[in-house]
Amino acid sequence: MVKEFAKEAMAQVQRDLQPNISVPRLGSLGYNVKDLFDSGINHVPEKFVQTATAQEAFIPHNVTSKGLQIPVIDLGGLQDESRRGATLAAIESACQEWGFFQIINYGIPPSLAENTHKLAREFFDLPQEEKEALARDPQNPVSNGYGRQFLTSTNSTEDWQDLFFHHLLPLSIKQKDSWPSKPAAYRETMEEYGAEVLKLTDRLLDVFDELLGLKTGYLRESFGDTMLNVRLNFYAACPEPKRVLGLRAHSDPNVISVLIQDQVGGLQVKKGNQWVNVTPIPGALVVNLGDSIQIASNGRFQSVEHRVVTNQGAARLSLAMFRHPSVDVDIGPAPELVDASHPALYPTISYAAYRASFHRKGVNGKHLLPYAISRP
Ligand SMILES: O=C(O)CCC(=O)C(=O)O
Ligand SMILES: [Fe+2]
Repeated sequence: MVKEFAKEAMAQVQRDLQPNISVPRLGSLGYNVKDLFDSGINHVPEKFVQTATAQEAFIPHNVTSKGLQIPVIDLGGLQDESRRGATLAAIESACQEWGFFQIINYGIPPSLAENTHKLAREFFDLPQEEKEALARDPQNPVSNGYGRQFLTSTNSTEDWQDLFFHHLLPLSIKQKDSWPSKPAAYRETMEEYGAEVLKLTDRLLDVFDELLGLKTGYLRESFGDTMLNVRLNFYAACPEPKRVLGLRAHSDPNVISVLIQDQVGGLQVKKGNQWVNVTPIPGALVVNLGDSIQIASNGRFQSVEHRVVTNQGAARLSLAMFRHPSVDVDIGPAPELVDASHPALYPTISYAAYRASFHRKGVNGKHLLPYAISRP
């Protein structure tokens, strides 16, 4: 299967090649978007080409949508009595209206986030053989390692993205030996950054408790022992950005995701029927809520569909860290948020089952919640 795929991609690449451009190294994975772009192709192989309808919904990575902007929140305001109320209100509105916000003054040294991103970016510049020495098991959707195509759906079109995925918590699945060993500082820096993200998300969950009228610690406790993992998303520049997606539309299944993006841009969030670019802000982190929070909050907070578009000029690397519930817990609406006038909008189901459906049934370019819950 993989071999046939590789042969087909190779044939397409050869058709696309300009005279005098050498054939990219395709490796045992079949191919990767970095080498495809570096080979100088003018057209993307068919496997990546979106349907005509999907192509009509393309919005370039660098336009600002009229009047629409993901909220930017100064978390420093939570420590300042005079600004606390306004900061809480801004977080509440972002969680209700967008499911996404950017944060500044978030209590992690921006240099640590920047350095973690830089080391992750350097990994993708290693020779292909070195990256593939850490290849993930393509049959196991949650295995650590380098690879392609994390999200699946009935649409078999491929995303214009190479990736590295690995766990940080729980320790039983961390497998630090499978993390990038080059650049040399990667593992230690990622651990340090991961510990900070854990603290940051603890703080945000406590704020969400307060906003939802839940007792402090409710969300953290109800989600059990945290599972924390990271995906390094490498989007090569692309000769035909209008015809592909860097990452298909999806919502995250987990509790909360914290993203370091660079200054290239390409992340888009769905607001009503419109795709809105998340304009990069130096030093800011992007936070988005996952389906587990939408479920726990009984729909008061939103987990919103997002996608990534590519561009012709520059490669982009994003580092997405995902805080999940434990696979041992059930997720469901908080009992305090369910009453006669607010019936439970979602059944209580095991997170293991919910997450498995994310990987098994795929995302199909639409919000996972109704999909997963209508077919538990
Ligand atoms: O690359 C991005 O900006 C978004 C990545 C993302 O949505 C994800 O990894 O789930
Ligand atoms: Fe995502």
